[in-house]
Amino acid sequence: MTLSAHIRHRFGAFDLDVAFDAGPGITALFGQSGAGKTTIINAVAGLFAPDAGHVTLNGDPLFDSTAKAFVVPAARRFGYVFQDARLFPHLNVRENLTFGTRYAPASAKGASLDDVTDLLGLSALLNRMPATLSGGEKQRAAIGRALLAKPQMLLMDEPLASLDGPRKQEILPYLERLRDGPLGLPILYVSHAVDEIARLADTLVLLKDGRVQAHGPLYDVMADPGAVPLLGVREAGAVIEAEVLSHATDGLTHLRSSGGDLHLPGVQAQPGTKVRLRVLAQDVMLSVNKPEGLSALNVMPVTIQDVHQGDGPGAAIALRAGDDRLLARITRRAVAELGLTTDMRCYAILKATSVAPGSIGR
Ligand SMILES: Nc1ncnc2c1ncn2[C@@H]1O[C@H](COP(=O)(O)OP(=O)(O)OP(=O)(O)O)[C@@H](O)[C@H]1O
Repeated sequence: MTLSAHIRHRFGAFDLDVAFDAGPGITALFGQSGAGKTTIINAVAGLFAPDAGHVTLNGDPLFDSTAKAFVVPAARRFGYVFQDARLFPHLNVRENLTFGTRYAPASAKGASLDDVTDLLGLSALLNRMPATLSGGEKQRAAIGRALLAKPQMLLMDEPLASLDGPRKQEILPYLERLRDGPLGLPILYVSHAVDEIARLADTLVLLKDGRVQAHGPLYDVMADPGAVPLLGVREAGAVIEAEVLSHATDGLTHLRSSGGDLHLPGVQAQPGTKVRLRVLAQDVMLSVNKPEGLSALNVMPVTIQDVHQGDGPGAAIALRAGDDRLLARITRRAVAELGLTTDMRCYAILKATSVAPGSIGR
């Protein structure tokens, strides 16, 4: 199931012109406030007709300005999850969930009530009224209701934005299960939180002022030095994959990535599990010699792929570590003093505590 969109629309001074594809897994639309994320998701949902362009799902036109085609929202068969759960306040969780099934065509394949209850951990909540649920529980029920309409694709517009940090951490594993589970439902996911997209997205579309600035697999876009200004210098950082090997008694977990071994705190996953780690560019230091007598536990041999000098004092360095990529943000002065150039081999140093538990996902 692949969505293909080219959307052109003008709202006063705001001029949107974007084209992207969204295939299996989670495709995240990321951009600062006003970049056009909600306008895009609303155009895909059919909540308005853009000035020009097309939206197709598996080649079937949902909107085509040239052919004057416009499929009404209900017939597009998308599940929509908003920032606020919008549960029916007078119905309990079970009734809210089964309400979703009214929209499912009899012939459609998809999740059953039991599947959804299991996937989203809702069994203990089925008889509860929405007013008694936490924000995270409400969102899980709203996602369940959307799934029970057996949609062809889920559209999620900032589904975690109204939750506080702990509630957000609580719901992220459910979204990871939804992404990795048997339903195989493609998800278009709007967010302006880098930590969320780093954990969840398979494909990333970076937006600025109504234009696509970068579009590709998450691991590629996050490791691209050109993306640093779009993600923010404090938020930018590559995502790598590692396997949990063992947990030591001092609280550190031994992980193996293709670039080398890592020892990190706060990893709650069984040995053998593959996790994704977001390593902030500002937490990676570089050394031209193998460091010795250093307190940092995580040192990886790397090759410099690109030195991206910004306008200010900072530089973003793209690094290859085995099959993974890392990004380091250091000063231009350090680049000059160390003589860092493309293809040079050096060492990346990560503090053990530099990968926050919230940045460790499946
Ligand atoms: N119905 C509308 N009428 C006029 N202008 C609109 C309308 N909808 C959106 N806009 C404008 O389009 C621009 C993009 O808005 P949009 O909501 O798509 O951005 P966003 O990236 O989702 O932002 P946020 O993260 O703040 O929700 C903004 O300048 C907004 O004011």
